[in-house]
Order: sequence, then structure tokens, then C-alpha cells
Amino acid sequence: GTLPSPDPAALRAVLDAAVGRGAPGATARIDDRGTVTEVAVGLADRRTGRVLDGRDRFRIGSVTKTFSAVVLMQLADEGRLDLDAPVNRYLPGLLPDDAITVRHVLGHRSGLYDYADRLFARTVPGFEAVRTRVFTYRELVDLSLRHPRLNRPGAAYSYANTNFVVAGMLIERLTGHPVGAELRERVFRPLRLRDTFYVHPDTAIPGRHARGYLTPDRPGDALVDATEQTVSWAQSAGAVVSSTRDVGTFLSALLSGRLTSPARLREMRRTVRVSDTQGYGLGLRRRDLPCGVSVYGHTGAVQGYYTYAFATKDGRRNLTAFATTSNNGPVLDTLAGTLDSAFCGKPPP
Ligand SMILES: C[C@@H](NC(=O)[C@@H](C)NC(=O)CCCC[C@H](NC(=O)C[NH3+])C(=O)[O-])C(=O)O
Repeated sequence: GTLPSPDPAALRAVLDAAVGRGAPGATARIDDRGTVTEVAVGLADRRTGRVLDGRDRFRIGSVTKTFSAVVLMQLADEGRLDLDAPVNRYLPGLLPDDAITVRHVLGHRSGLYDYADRLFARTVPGFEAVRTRVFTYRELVDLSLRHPRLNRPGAAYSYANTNFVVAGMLIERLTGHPVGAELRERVFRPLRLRDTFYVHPDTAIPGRHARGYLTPDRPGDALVDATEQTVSWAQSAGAVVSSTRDVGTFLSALLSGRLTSPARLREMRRTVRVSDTQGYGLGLRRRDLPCGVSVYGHTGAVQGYYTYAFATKDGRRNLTAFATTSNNGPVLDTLAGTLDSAFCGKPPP
């Protein structure tokens, strides 16, 4: 059916509220079959006072997981990967249980512990301890395997960055190329995503970008400029840098069937229950909005940056929003309101 048209005034109000709750800046871009609504509020740089602009690049965090999943779905389409095969068939001896399949990993149902919970139990010290570190994939998986698994393979949804580190290892093992090269060849270049880069282990965001500020755990402590970091703790689970325009282009291309076969796209969108209004498929979240619209995409939370990136099931309308802080629940919850302004906006007259 026809969607309510986007509500630019509501969108601006949401972004103003996010800034009011502690984000230095917030911006959102809606692309409704070519009709673009773009709003930016606040600062890209607190030191210079430069205002945030919709074209500023930023760290998309876990939206990276959707990109990594697309590469593996393409490998499945090419007959080079069996989603129901044990991960250990491709990476012998990696995981302690042969029953963990590729599909379990891409759907966060492997039961593998999320090492990030441990790394960032204390937000600022945890970040400072890793911001310039370079990890191997194996080191990250080993961090996870020190802890008991949360569930038997396939038995439950339990989110873990570990799963998409394993996805990165699969990409490299199956193609013989680094994850960044496969993302460039299979996604960034074909879609002409000129603002999109896989940045690891370099700490600098290429070109003009918004600076990101980590909110400390202790209220009142100063924001920490977290813009420069290796993101080596996340890599194929969180190291892509992009722009709201490019992320929207990517999501619409994916959901309109331009990046995988129809069968693989159906598998990505086949979700398990996360909550009453949320599901997780393969590298893809589903959110059911109050107005009855279900949207597909991903959220992101890397130090200094919150992201919401969602589109309608057919990809005809997309929304990408980010705020330039993280570890700030009120900002994260407020920013979710961009989904309502984008997809449930003005009710039909
Ligand atoms: C949520 C999102 N996940 C991601 O984007 C991944 C890459 N991020 C995380 O797992 C959170 C890492 C800690 C961030 C830190 N928090 C703390 O340090 C808390 N002590 C911060 O908020 O910057 C997703 O999959 O939807």
C-alpha cells in the first residue's frame, strides 16, 4: 500500500531533541524514490564549531554487518558457500562446536559470547585501551571463547560482534582476499558509493567527516573525542565509514534485489524474534513501526556515533540517521524517532 509521506518537521524535531539530550550533532536523510529530505542539526566539530552537514562522512558501526552479510550471500549465490554448513568446514577447528553453522553466525544464533561486553564494561577506559590497538580476527574469537556460550547453536538469538568477526574470516578464507577488497569490488564500486570505505587499521576517516564524541559513564564528565580509532575490535563487524546518502543507496539496492538473488534476499529477511516489534534475519534487522510498516536495515553504535539505517521491504524508501555521540541511551532512543518521521510521517489527508 501507499506509505504516509515523510514528515520533515517531525524529522527536525527528533534531531533537535537528540541534540538537546547530549549529541553534539545529528542528521538524517530520507530518499523516497528519488525525493530526498535532508536535515542536519548541531556541530560536526566541537573545537572549530563547524556545523554538521548531511554530506559529512561518519562511522556506521554495525551497519557494517549488513555489508559483510551481503558478501557472504553473494558467495552462497555463486555456489562457493553453503549457509547450512558448519563454520568449521571452512575454518577447521575455529569453533568449539561443529554444530554452529554459517546461518547461525549471520543470524546471531550461534551462542558465541560477545567479547565487546567485556572490553567495554567500563566505557572510557575500555575504549582508551583498544582505540589504537590492532587485533587479528583470531585474537577476537579467542577473547569470546574464553567465556561460555550463551545458547546451543540455533536455539536462541544472542547478539555478538564475534559472529561477524567469524563472517570476516569466512570472507577471507573463501575468497583469498581481505574483507575490504571484497566489499569494494562487490558493493562499493558497483553502487558507486564514493563516500564509503572499509577503514582498518587506519584511524583517520578519509575526507570531510563528522567528529564523534563518546559520552562517559559518569554524568557530568566531559565528552571524549573518539573520532580517530582503529575499530580493530570490530573490523568486519563495524569498521565501514560512509555517508547517509551512500548507506541509503546500499540499503535500497539490497532490498530491491540488486545485490543478491531473490532467494538469498528472502533468507536475509527471514527473521527470528528479538522482541514484540523487532526481528533479526541474516545481517539484517526488522523493526515493526506503530503505523503498521515494517522496515529492514541495521543500527550502529561505535564510540562517538549512533546510526539508524532502514528501508521499506521493497527498498523504495530509505532513511539513514546518525548522531555524533554514543553510550547515551536517551540519544539512542530519541534518534529512533527518525523512523516514525520517515515511514509513518504525515497520515494520508
Ligand atoms: C548496537 C549495534 N552494534 C554495533 O554497532 C556494534 C559494533 N557495537 C557494539 O557492540 C557496542 C560496543 C560498545 C559501544 C560503547 N558502549 C559502551 O562502552 C558501553 N559500556 C558506546 O556506546 O560507544 C547493533 O548491532 O545494532
